[in-house]
Amino acid sequence: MRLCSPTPGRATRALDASRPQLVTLPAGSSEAFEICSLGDKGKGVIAKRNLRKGELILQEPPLLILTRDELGTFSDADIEQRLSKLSEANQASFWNLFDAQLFESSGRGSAKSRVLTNSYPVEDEIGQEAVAVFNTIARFNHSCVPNVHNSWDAETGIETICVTQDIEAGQELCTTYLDLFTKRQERQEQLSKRLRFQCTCEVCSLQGQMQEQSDARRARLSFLWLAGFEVAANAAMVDLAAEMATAALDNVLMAEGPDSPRAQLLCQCVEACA
Ligand SMILES: C[S@@+](CC[C@H](N)C(=O)[O-])C[C@H]1O[C@@H](n2cnc3c(N)ncnc32)[C@H](O)[C@@H]1O
Repeated sequence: MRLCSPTPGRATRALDASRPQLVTLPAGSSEAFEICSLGDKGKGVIAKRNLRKGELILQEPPLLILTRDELGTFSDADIEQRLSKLSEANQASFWNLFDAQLFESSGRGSAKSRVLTNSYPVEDEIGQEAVAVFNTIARFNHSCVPNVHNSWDAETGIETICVTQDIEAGQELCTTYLDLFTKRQERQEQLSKRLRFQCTCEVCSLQGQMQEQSDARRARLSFLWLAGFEVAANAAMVDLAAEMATAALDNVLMAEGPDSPRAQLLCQCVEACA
């Protein structure tokens, strides 16, 4: 969802109090989840116990970061050169990740294809758009109704995963690879083109009128909260504008933490109403 350019800067300390305690976990293991084989989906991440909305279950540094420019211009050999600077264990982890085989290649496969299959968008330390590959986070499959949320802290260079709804032990934990405020056909086209799979989540499986209603709801949601804030603010309905911005901020804090750009932007909206 593109809203407007957030001003970089850190959220107030007071916001930190609302965060669950951070726990550093060794890559690939956790008391909260395990990585299992899930048939056609390959590997995936399953909850080992009941998880509560708002829990932070993983924080992980990347194996590899490439700027968008590097990703566009680098060949397999360039990426392999970058990989050769990693520890042997991290190189092995990279080559163990799933490969959607986006390019023809022999031997152990294409490094670039593995990056495209497994990377998440981040910003590097000087604010350039980049992609990062994480050993454990790469094992989360996609859903159009994700139950966990990933977010990047450019200052610490750590990606975190937070639970966004109560989850029972045994359920799969899924992030999303897409802008969710798009129609099913568009989502399916993107997934098929970028990663060569079809999503069969409960929303993509809806039929007929139910599907049309779902598409329409998603289109409306894409601008609803900011539009609501702007309408209220323009009409000088300060209390309502504050209420809308605060409600949105609560959700973003729970899902992304106080340092996310969206939380920063919403903090400014809330402060503007104070
Ligand atoms: C980042 S990897 C996710 C982990 C991967 N399943 C593994 O075995 O390591 C992305 C790949 O997982 C598979 N995948 C992810 N979400 C899926 C879904 N909802 N349905 C089917 N396959 C999915 C696709 O093959 C996709 O290219």
